[in-house]
Amino acid sequence: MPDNPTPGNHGANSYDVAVLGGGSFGTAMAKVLGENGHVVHFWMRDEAQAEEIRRTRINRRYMPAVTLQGDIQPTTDLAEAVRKAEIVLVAIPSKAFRSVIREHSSEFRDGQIVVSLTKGIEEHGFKLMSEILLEELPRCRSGVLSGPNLAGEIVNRELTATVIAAKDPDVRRTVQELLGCEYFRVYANVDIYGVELAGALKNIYAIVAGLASALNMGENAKAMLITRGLAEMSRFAVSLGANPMTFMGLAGVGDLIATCTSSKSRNFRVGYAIGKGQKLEEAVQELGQVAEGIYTLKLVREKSEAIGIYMPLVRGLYEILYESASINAVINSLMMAVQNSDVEFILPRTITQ
Ligand SMILES: NC(=O)C1=CN([C@@H]2O[C@H](COP(=O)(O)OP(=O)(O)OC[C@H]3O[C@@H](n4cnc5c(N)ncnc54)[C@H](O)[C@@H]3O)[C@@H](O)[C@H]2O)C=CC1
Ligand SMILES: O=C(CO)COP(=O)(O)O
Repeated sequence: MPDNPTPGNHGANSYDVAVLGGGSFGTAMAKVLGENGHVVHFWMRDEAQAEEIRRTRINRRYMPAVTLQGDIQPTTDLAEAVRKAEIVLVAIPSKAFRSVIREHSSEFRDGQIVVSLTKGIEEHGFKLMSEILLEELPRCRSGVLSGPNLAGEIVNRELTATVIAAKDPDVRRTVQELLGCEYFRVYANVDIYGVELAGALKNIYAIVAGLASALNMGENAKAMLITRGLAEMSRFAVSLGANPMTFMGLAGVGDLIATCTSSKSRNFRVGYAIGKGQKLEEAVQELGQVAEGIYTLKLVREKSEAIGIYMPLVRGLYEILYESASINAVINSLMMAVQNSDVEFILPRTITQ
């Protein structure tokens, strides 16, 4: 950070922070920031929601049992939130991420820190949120935050760790200082693309794990799915330039474990509902919150086929969700596929497709 950040310097460790997005994760991060003594300009679209939070300190729609502490200022004026902020955290679903940032791009200042919390991919052009930030806010300093961070646990101050990925060491340090506290730890990485892809891709495997759970699969099967999911997502990400070692970290295997083993994950819950026989549309409607994996699945399937990366779990899940394939037929075909390398960074896969 500059010696005298503008506007507003609240002493050694207190910043003005804008949190964009009034859903579960925006609320969770606003809560951590408020408790850490920062001033939070908490932006959401809906004035009734903002007014209710101002009055009750509760985001009833997304976190009904949680009271927000500290200087949290709900607002529907995004321009003002960004103008007042030294650092901006963006927790807007991937479908709306670019349009919200673009509409207000002139409000962001040169050098301002902007961090994406979003775990998704843009539909057109397969862009990640960090790429959107670079395109829309080229003069800001950007980063991405990703890791095993179930919002419902963070708001209960349950012990959690995450990863800030940024090229600029000052961005990494600032975010560690902003968010770190007795229940929340922030580790650093420079592999922005790997951290971000890991967060987006794991949503697909959380759906697979939910499905497996609905089918009462055993622990061996669950472990196989998680581990082969890891092999598949790292194969894909590395082919796009990510560092394979990132997948050994919190944003990779860490987030995969959290979401593939817990019904607190919305993606897991969508998979579970489908495994119990619900239609995708019904499952999503019932959820009432974003499950990025259902969109990411389509984009990754298309991209992996275009660049020739073998992703049998992606292909199988796509057939179940979007082509009405029988779950048993897909499982059978996965189990009967050619038996290949375990860790292909040690023993390369035998190419069979
Ligand atoms: N909830 C969690 O545990 C975590 C979520 N994330 C990521 O954070 C992102 C946001 O997810 P959640 O907050 O959980 O979703 P959510 O479904 O709880 O809330 C979504 C929020 O986005 C807002 N929104 C939707 N379209 C908008 C638009 N066009 N303009 C402005 N706001 C809009 C909604 O009004 C709502 O406030 C997702 O990419 C998710 O993967 C990341 C880590 C953990
Ligand atoms: O990314 C998450 C936890 O790390 C949240 O996962 P869901 O979006 O599936 O709830």
